[in-house]
Amino acid sequence: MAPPVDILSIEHLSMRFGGLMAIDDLSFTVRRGEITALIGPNGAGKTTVFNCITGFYKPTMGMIRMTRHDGSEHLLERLPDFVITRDAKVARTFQNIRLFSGLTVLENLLVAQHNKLMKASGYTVLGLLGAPLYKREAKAAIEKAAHWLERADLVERADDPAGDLPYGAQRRLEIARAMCTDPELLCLDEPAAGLNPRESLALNKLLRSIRDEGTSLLLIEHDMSVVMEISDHIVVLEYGQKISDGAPDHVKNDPKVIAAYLGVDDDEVEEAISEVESLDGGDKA
Ligand SMILES: Nc1ncnc2c1ncn2[C@@H]1O[C@H](COP(=O)(O)OP(=O)(O)OP(=O)(O)O)[C@@H](O)[C@H]1O
Repeated sequence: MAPPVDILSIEHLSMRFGGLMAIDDLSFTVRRGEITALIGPNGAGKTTVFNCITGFYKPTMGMIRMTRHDGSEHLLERLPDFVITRDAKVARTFQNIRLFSGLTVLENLLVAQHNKLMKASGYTVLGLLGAPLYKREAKAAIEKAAHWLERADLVERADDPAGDLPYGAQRRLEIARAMCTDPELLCLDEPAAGLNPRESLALNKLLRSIRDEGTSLLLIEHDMSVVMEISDHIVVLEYGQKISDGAPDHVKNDPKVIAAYLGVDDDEVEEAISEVESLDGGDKA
């Protein structure tokens, strides 16, 4: 039987911080095998949605249902973060890179698999030293790390401290590290931030290949060239509410989205666009 179409379903999600409603009755779905982008102006609530999905925040209201490939359902709003990674198979990266900067690139990829290795050891020293299961898992962990070193184009930097890598390579390492946990859904918070155009292209290629091999992606991104290039589906937030949802071409031409990004009311969109166009023309002249 084919796996369910929706991998993540967010229903009536709200998150309140004191007097501020950061997320206000938000519903959307992420389809399996697609790249979904969550976009919107600064402060729209994108990272808060990620923090609710990955267990960093407990939402004030609403439901976040992850449906795995085997049909099992996990209500993420009820689970602690480590269970969300381990059992629901959701992994994430952060807006500000969070690597173990003193460990080597390879060590970062092995640490990501620590839980699985400890389980294989039976949590005993004897298990670590002698058990065939542990040896098998340790070999598999090294093979997986080697695979992701290659995929993220980091083989030559494997023995260097992660903190010594250029920024773009650190971003790829974060993604490789998340992939070492075998996620079915990978959530990326601004993966293209701070990348140069060449690094952005390499990132697009990596993300598309991850999608094509069966991992679904949800990404927050401000770089519209990345969003429009690789997304199958875009959800737009403004002040914690969804203002548009659909294919890139639909969202790109939606007056509500244009108004949100230009910071004007819906009925002032045309006027604002012609002003921007006349400024562009002025620049070129
Ligand atoms: N822990 C918190 N306590 C209080 N307010 C918060 C907290 N986290 C987020 N907020 C507020 O919630 C709103 C949404 O923030 P959030 O970081 O989710 O927006 P965003 O769309 O990710 O913005 P950006 O694009 O700038 O990263 C903002 O007004 C922010 O100040």
